Amino acid sequence: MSIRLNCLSNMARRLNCNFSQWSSRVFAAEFDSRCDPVYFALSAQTPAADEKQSLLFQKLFSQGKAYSIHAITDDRIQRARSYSDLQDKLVSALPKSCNLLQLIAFHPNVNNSLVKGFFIQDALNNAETENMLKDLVKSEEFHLCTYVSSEDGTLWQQCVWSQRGKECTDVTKHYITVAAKPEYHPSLLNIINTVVFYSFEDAYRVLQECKECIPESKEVLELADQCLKNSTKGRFPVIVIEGLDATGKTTLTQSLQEILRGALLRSPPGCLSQWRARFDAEPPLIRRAFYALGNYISACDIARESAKSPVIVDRYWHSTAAYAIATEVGGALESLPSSHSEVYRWPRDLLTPDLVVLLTVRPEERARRLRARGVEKTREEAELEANNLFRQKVEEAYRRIQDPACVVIDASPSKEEVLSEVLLLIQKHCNL
Ligand SMILES: Nc1ncnc2c1ncn2[C@@H]1O[C@H](COP(=O)(O)OP(=O)(O)OP(=O)(O)O)[C@@H](O)[C@H]1O
Ligand SMILES: Nc1ccn([C@H]2C[C@H](O)[C@@H](COP(=O)(O)O)O2)c(=O)n1
Repeated sequence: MSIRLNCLSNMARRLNCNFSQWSSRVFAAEFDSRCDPVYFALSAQTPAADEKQSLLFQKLFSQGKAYSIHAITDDRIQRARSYSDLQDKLVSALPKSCNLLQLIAFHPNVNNSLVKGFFIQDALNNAETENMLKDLVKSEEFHLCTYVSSEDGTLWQQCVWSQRGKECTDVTKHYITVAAKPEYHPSLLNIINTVVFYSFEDAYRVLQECKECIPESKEVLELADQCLKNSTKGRFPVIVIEGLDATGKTTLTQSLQEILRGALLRSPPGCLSQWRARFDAEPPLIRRAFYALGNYISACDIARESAKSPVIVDRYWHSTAAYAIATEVGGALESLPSSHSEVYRWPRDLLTPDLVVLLTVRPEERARRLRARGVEKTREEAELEANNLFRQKVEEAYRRIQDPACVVIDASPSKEEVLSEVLLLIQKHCNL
């Protein structure tokens, strides 16, 4: 069974690329964040009517009508914010009969070629859905395509509305065909400088570009301006404690501060607290740049304090990178970039600690601690279940970050046992 698609030339023009570039993209529709997406491509040729093609057809277009929609603008800040707004609008306005999937378009192996959008399946072919989507396109920089069956009932074609309500006049038709699963998960194409930043300048630039739409950026930038870009560590050791929530970081860092008579710092630093919620509400590009700058601001404090005493730091670069990578990379644990990937490298201009300890806790023990902290049992269990894969991915990303790599310790035993194990590590690594 073959599937047909009309042209995407208007969208391609809008993206400053010609149609041949756009049509060589692969699309990935994500049905379940734990599984591989469904990959498809555009073709001028009738695809072979084989089993794979038939499965693709059933998955994407088995009944009703389908749509794809992308935010299109060359401005990366506006594109990221439009995508988030679009998601909110679709979630709240689409009829209940619709299924909303993430849809990404990319050139295999081409960095930064990824465009994020949505694929909407409307089993009931509801007129309301189409009207709502067309309205969105009228007012915003979105590009909308519909996928419908052709006259013989087996083919599907795509009609295109360009941005601001202009209907597409170019009716060149393209088939939808099965595309091979790429070697790497496509989200890896856009990680560097989109969700993980490897220099002060790269993170700083993002917030500079946000000054108009997020006025708070100016204040964060002023704080960043005050910090020395290449903070140099003092003669005392710097020990970072990392780990997922409720693994005992606060408990351990406080004990270490007392015993070592050191300074206790955290990233993001206290001076950014007032803006944290504001940036947490922004899309990953902006949120992650905020946390990245937070590390550089903390690094200034670390440099200053480590000239006077040992420094204990509650979260630092490992947290920023591990959470960003785990959130961005969809699919199973295996989708994470391989251990030797450059995404796990340390930023060249960020103060390097002497020791990074990663606290890990068995899931049952973590659940017990959350309960003791007063989290309602049913909510906590639901959260554990939903986030289990995410937590595994964050922890695995922590373990893969290099130079410095973290030393992993099992923090499930008692507070006293964990503390003495970490003190031994500090003696060994930091000559204390
Ligand atoms: N080794 C331990 N054994 C038993 N309970 C512990 C241990 N360490 C910490 N706890 C308890 O577990 C809970 C979570 O600890 P803590 O607040 O130190 O974790 P955290 O990693 O800082 O969490 P978050 O990142 O969510 O702030 C607290 O109630 C604390 O008393
Ligand atoms: N240096 C840091 C510290 C924190 N984050 C992000 C990662 C998580 O989304 C969240 C966890 O912080 P907590 O809730 O434990 O205060 O903050 C980061 O990216 N970099």
